Amino acid sequence: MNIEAIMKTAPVIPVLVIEDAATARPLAEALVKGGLRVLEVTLRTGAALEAIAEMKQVEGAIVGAGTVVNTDQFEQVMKADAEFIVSPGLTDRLGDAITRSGVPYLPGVANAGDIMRGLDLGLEHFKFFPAETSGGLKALKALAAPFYQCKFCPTGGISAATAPEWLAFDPILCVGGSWVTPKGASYEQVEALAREAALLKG
Ligand SMILES: O=C(O)C(=O)C[C@H](O)[C@H](O)COP(=O)(O)O
Repeated sequence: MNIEAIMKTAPVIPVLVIEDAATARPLAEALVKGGLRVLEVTLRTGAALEAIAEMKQVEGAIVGAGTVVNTDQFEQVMKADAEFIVSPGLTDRLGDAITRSGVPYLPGVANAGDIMRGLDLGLEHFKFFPAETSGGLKALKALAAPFYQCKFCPTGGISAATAPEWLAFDPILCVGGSWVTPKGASYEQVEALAREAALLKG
């Protein structure tokens, strides 16, 4: 699957912070059951690599690694068989390593220079991060005009209430967010939130 196909799988990519790997599989099952198959596991916890491996056991799940900020982390998530990589930003060094590997990659951009660095690497699909505080939809609309060939997944500060506005803008293929897995939510609640998110349209 290439990054565009992954982005088009569902309107929302849940951004997951997994503290306990034992919760990874039932959480992934709830999200997939609700209709969200693309899952971004952030490398912000010690359990993240094990969580990726656990979630990959769930049928239908497409499991990627998020918060990958250097090549050491990239090597680690490749060993865990992550199916795609997300970064909050983009460096030439990391971008070069990931694009040479051929793994689907969604690096973060927040301005024209970031996007141009991505284009230099042959990339046209970007996470717009942090979306709300980087000027929101208005800023992305302005950026997307000169970079008409690019597609985006805004992430950061987006909610069920604001997602439809973002999704209505054509270059946006999906949005990312943590609202589908609020702290303390039961798997049933997560499944219900995922079901709602999976039906979002622009
Ligand atoms: O860890 C990363 O690399 C990130 O991507 C950060 C996340 O995208 C945001 O923390 C999610 O944003 P919220 O939906 O506002 O919680």
